[in-house]
Amino acid sequence: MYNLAELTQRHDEELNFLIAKLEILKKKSALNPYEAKVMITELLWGRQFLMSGNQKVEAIKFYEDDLREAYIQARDICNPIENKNPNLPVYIRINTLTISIEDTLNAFYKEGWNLLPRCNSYSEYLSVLQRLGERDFIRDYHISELLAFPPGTLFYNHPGYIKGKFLYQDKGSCLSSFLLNPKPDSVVFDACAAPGIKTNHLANIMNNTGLIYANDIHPLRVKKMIDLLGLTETNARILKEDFISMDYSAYADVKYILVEPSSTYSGIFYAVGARMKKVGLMRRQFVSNTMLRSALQQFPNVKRVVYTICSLYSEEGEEIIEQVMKEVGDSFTLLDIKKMLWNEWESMSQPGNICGGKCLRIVPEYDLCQGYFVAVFERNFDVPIPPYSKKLRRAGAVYDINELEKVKTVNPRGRVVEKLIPKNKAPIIEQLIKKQHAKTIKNKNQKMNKKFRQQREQRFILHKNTNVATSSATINNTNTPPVCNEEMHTITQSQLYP
Ligand SMILES: C[S@@+](CC[C@H](N)C(=O)[O-])C[C@H]1O[C@@H](n2cnc3c(N)ncnc32)[C@H](O)[C@@H]1O
Repeated sequence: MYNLAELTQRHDEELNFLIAKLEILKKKSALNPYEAKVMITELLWGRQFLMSGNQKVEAIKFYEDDLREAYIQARDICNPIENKNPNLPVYIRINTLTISIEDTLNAFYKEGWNLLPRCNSYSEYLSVLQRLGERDFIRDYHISELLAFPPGTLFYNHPGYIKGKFLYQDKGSCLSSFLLNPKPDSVVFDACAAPGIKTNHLANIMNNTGLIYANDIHPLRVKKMIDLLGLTETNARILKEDFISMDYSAYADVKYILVEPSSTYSGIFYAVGARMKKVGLMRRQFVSNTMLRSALQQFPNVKRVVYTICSLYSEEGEEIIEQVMKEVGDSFTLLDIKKMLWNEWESMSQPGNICGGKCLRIVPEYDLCQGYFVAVFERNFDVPIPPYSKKLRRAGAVYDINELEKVKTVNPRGRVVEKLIPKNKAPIIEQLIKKQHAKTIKNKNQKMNKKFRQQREQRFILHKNTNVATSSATINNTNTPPVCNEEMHTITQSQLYP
């Protein structure tokens, strides 16, 4: 508790920035600034997750993705000097739908920036990147529309940024669209697209041809995406669907899918937050797993799927690929990303599991960009895709829907409800649930009785006081001795506690 208070105080400036930027107190009026600050601190710098709870906790959780995204800007603006030293270069990606790469380079040159020459190898590039001078910048080794500037460079007030000529986008984040590499005129589905940074990159790669379904479940974030993409992307169609349970039948023409679920963002927070607790990770793992399986198994004509996540934890990366590959078998192949990057990349997933060194596992200290994980799946059309099977999480384990059976039980309100529980554990769990509900109902009744008794006592005291007051009024008026209303007292007592 002390730690949390101390952390909250330490990050006060960033917290004020985040709360103001996202207008949290304006939109969630039930929150007071102190509660909001403590909860945001727990989410960003503390245990990194909030258990589901009351309305106030849910209000902060509603902003979880936005808070983690805006954190970088908060940190840059509130602690510019502190952040210069150990941090990564600042990357901006040219929005080639609005300006050419040449024109952008010239514009920076005119502003007094010095463009360093291209390097002959990736290792040479990394060493140049580590020693960028104060006015130096360089084009990225792999992604030609990406530029790297010295750590701590701020572009938030730059006219080019304000007009959408370039966007802040780290190299780790750019690699997924770069590797998905949709062909012009193709149909792409960006499953978790808001605020639309990667959708914009995809539209750049496709030169605004074809069609991109830009989907997100979160209404506020969809609004942000409409603002961002409305500027230039004519080939994006915005959707607001739950990617896990939507109707997929209308999207049979989709050839490319990008899946980037919500995450711990530990790839950005690697220097800041503590390791997240396992329980929170497992819940996230289940959601990401379901999304990736939906992408692979619900779109019959999909050719390539990229799964990416801003995380350093294998629970959000390698473990998911391992689980999903077992489900889809040979209908998909994992592509070797090192080869796709011309063998000029070192940080890969560890060999020895299904990922077998084929997926990107970015190490921020080495690769000088944020810690993303990326996997590329390519469809093998000779092998049919195994049908998608719905899974549910029960008591920390994941079960196929066929392994579950419906059991009738009573909820805490006393209503009969049906619950899906694992078949092999049904009799034990059924008993447990019954006992638990019996206990809950008993506790609830006890609480109700106590509350009811208290209310009645209060009414009794009020009643008694009124009588005493009436009696004294009588004394004053008539000068008769005070009447001790013993009779009334006894009657009320006995009525109350028969
Ligand atoms: C890491 S962010 C995506 C960032 C985005 N790809 C970009 O580059 O701008 C994850 C997004 O997934 C969305 N999301 C979470 N669960 C979802 C679901 N079931 N269906 C669709 N979108 C979901 C969240 O609202 C959030 O905007």
